[in-house]
Amino acid sequence: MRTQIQKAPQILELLQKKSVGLQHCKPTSSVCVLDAKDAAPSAPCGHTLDSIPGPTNWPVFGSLIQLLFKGGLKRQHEALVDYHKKFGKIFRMKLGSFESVHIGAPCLLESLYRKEGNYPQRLEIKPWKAYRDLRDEAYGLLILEGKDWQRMRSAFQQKLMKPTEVMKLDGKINEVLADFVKRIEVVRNNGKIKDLDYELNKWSFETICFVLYDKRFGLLQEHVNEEATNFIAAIKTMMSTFGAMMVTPVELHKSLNTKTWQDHTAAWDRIFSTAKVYIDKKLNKQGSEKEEDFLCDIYHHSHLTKKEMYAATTELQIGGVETTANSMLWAIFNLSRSPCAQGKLLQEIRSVVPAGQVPTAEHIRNMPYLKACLKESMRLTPSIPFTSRTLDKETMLGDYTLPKGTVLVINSQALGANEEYFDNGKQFLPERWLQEKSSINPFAHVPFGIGKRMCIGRRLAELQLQLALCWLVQDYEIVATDMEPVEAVHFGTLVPSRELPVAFKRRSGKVKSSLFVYVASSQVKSVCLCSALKKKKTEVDPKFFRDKAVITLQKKEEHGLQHKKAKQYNTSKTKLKLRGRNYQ
Ligand code: HEM
Repeated sequence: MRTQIQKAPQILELLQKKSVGLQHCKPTSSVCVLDAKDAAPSAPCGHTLDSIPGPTNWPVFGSLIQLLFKGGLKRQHEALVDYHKKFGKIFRMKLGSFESVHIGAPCLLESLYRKEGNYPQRLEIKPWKAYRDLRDEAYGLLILEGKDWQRMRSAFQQKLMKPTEVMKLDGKINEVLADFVKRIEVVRNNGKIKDLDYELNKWSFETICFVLYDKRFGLLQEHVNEEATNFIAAIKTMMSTFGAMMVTPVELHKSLNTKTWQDHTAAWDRIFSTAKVYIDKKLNKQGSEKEEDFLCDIYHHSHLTKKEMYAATTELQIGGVETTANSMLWAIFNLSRSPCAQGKLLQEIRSVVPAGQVPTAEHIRNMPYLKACLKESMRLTPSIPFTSRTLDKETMLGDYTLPKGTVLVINSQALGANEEYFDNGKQFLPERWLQEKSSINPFAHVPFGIGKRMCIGRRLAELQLQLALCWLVQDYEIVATDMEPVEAVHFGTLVPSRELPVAFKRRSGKVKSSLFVYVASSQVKSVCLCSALKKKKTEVDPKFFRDKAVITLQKKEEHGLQHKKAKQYNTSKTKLKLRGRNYQ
């Protein structure tokens, strides 16, 4: 589901559905001192926008031609890192008529963060807005502004940003992961997985849909159903068509009824119509049922209309797929090139997660090395290299006074790659995050953005990635199949320039974990399992057990599996056929 957008950076930021936990940061410095090359030589305490240094600004094209010479939009992240090296912590650039100011220093980010108003804005995604206006649909978090944005943000904030709430989602995340590792076994060929990127996108899509709609789309099955494929295809089309309408006026596309506009609207139509079916199913629940559901809970505790719920949910889904899949892809790559870190990670997993058990959110709390590995991976190879802000008032940043309306590009990739903030910055060193007296400035690591408008899916994404890494590293040694460089190219997210040179070698001496018993549905409160699982009878509350085959007891009605019958399962011996598949 890779986005095919190779347009101007502004587009990219729009896609930047992503950001961090700096909402409660204490000031790390009160003054932002820019070094010599950071200030324009003639700027007496700088000030105006015009005095900010930057690449050659040709009439009409601005720096577009220069950027094309540097490898084009696919390589723009590298060009921007170069410009930061050349011009310093702040520079100004024009692409055509679009002007932006790029900031790549923790002190400037901190200053921005402290001065941010109540309703920070990112760059507008006009094509999305045009569609919603056309069909009289609402805006979601990615495009809303002002008080309406804050109202919607508050409605989702608790469920998605409160750690204890997110921890409750580990059951669903693990259920999908159980299918994902099974899928890996099916598609693994000599340890290699063809199109790992696609497999990971299916995994993250399946997870976010399960969390939001409480529905399994079956994307990790051998035969994916048509509804799911169409849904994914529609999202892909929507993402690949809006870029063009960011660099040329959407109004023009609309009035000429261009193919791009037609495809874009048709894709949104399908996305909305599919999502609405599932959202309606949830929101129309009655009685006590509705309290136990993610969307119902938000709907009934907020003043959001159904229309707003449709828009918000759809945008959450769009924001959560590629970003997470891609971060996982890079984490796999970084671990494959760092056997030492992978060894330490395995050690930590084995010491925290008892043999034969599935990792849970509770386990993750005691896994600092795992968290450090992910942080380090997102520093070195972020999924979203930059995000944006449109200043809603005149703002002083460093030595410069920037007028209202200035578009800022916050470059998290340039920060992560800067040796000034990260020693041996090119190396994958999770240990740097674990030092007692860490000198890392929190504003130097912003893969999820900053402040009030940071990524709302951050905690969910982190838990998904942490659990996924546990599952994978427990079962497999991730090995590099060659040591040639793998470059990152920009297609909305940063993706590897070639198929990742990694292979998954099954670890030996481990309990074969083909049996995974999962009970999480509200309809199956508990099941007694006569167990090879352990001794006599084991009460299975919404928890996990792992032995030698896989059963997914999501809804007993769905599988025709009665409570009584389940009681008799000796999971290590019984051949089980559920969802039409054989296990064991
Ligand atoms: C590793 C995975 C992810 C990364 C790297 C990421 C990154 C980002 C970034 C950089 C922003 C912009 C923040 C800013 O402007 O300060 C953002 C915003 C957003 N992200 Fe994520 N994201 C990830 C996962 C998710 C997930 C799983 C969801 C959905 C549950 C999600 C939903 C959103 C939404 C709705 C916004 C807009 C928030 C707002 O404007 O209030 N993201 N994300």
